[in-house]
Amino acid sequence: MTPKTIIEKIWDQHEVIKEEGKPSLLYIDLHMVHEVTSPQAFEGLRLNNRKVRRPDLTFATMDHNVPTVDRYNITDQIAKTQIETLQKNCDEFGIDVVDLEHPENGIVHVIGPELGLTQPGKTIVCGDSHTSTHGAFGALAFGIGTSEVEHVLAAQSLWQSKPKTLEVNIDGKLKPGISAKDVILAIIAKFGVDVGTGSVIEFTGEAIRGMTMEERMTICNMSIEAGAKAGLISPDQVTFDYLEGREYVPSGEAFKELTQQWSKLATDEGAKYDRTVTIRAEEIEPMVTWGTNPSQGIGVSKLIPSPSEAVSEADRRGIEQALEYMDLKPGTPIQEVAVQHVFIGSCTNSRLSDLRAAASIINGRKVADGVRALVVPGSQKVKKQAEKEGLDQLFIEAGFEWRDSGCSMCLSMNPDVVPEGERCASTSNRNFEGRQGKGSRTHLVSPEMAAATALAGHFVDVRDYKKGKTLTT
Ligand SMILES: CC(C)[C@H](C(=O)O)[C@@H](O)C(=O)O
Ligand code: SF4
Repeated sequence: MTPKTIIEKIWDQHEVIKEEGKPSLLYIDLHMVHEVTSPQAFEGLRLNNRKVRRPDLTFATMDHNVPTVDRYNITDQIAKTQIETLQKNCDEFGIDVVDLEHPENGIVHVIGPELGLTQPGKTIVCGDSHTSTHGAFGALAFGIGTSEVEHVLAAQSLWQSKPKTLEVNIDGKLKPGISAKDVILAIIAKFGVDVGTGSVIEFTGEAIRGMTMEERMTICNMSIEAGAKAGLISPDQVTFDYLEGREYVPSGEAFKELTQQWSKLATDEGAKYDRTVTIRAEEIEPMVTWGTNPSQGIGVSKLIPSPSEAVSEADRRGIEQALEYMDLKPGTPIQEVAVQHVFIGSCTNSRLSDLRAAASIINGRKVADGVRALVVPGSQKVKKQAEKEGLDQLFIEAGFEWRDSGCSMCLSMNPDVVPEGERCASTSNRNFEGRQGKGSRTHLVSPEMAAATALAGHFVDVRDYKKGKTLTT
């Protein structure tokens, strides 16, 4: 048999209708739904007098609009309507929803894995671009638009053109103090925001194999920022250990059988990708973005780039515009840039290990004067577990604000907004203009870097910080 990639295996297993040169009809195993991209889809069903085909494979949560303080008191009218509409739609169409009161409520891409809904080999869709997160488990998971949400609700399937395959190989071992977030930011900085266009990425290499599931989720989460349709990682024992015992994962013999099937999904030795790119793990240092797209990032030891370093005219204009919006001067060491806000949260970096990593940096220190630092767990379960471990106390004593879960300042659809002209070190995945509020300036970093930046008041190399070097604030 010809060796196959995991991408081709999952694709082949889910093709319901296939015609040469045309999109195929793909069966969808799991459809996740949130309040922002679903209202028109349900409305479409009502207008056409249709039902949800598989309510049992459809799972809803409320996350984007949720306030992280006083969460039941939603003052924004659009937010309130979207939350109430999702509740009504789920009641009417018989879909499970983890509402605001539910102990399992949280960001869609955090709770899918946490509850074990996300499993190897599944096709998973959601009206949300960061659905790629679920690929960490060896699932083919991608974001869809609202009209496709309606299609999946009605037919549990989707028309899709077969994607190309792109291997992103992280070769060798990471240096100490380097996080998964640094790896994905370095990949996007090196290969650009469109390296993945038209492709599904498989992340491979020793560095990936050495990562926990939570780290792998951080990597796959940002595949979309590299332009890819989806990103995934072949499942292994780390994947199975993470899943065992989770609420929606079968137990006992059934679990053993599943793991045998899942093992067969991994990319075969000798399988061919359409393209392979490689980054050396030792090259990667803690990363900070300076610009307005996720590829405009540099190692923390570096200087803000100059338009004169551009590789093309378009690139030069891009650098100039980004520097202007971000109010930065070429040649400035990134470590001299001061921030007024720090956000530790989002579906990229709000899981328990992220909060632990951030808390481990505090070491008795306090958030710098003039900095407002928010910690927003990805789910209410993460929040509860963190509180059990006393992480909330560590954060609060250091001057961080400890909040309820939700998307929060990742895109500021709730009251957590960065004011115009102010700067935020953020563990989220997008640094677009206005992303965290009109005129806000976002710098993407890891949770460790975000915590160290909150304490210092400006970007620092977290590796020095851990060593207890004296820092000038
Ligand atoms: C609101 C939603 C459509 C959007 C997405 O698709 O990604 C959001 O989650 C984001 O991160 O920008
Ligand atoms: S946390 Fe941010 S990136 Fe993730 S789903 Fe919410 S808004 Fe989108």
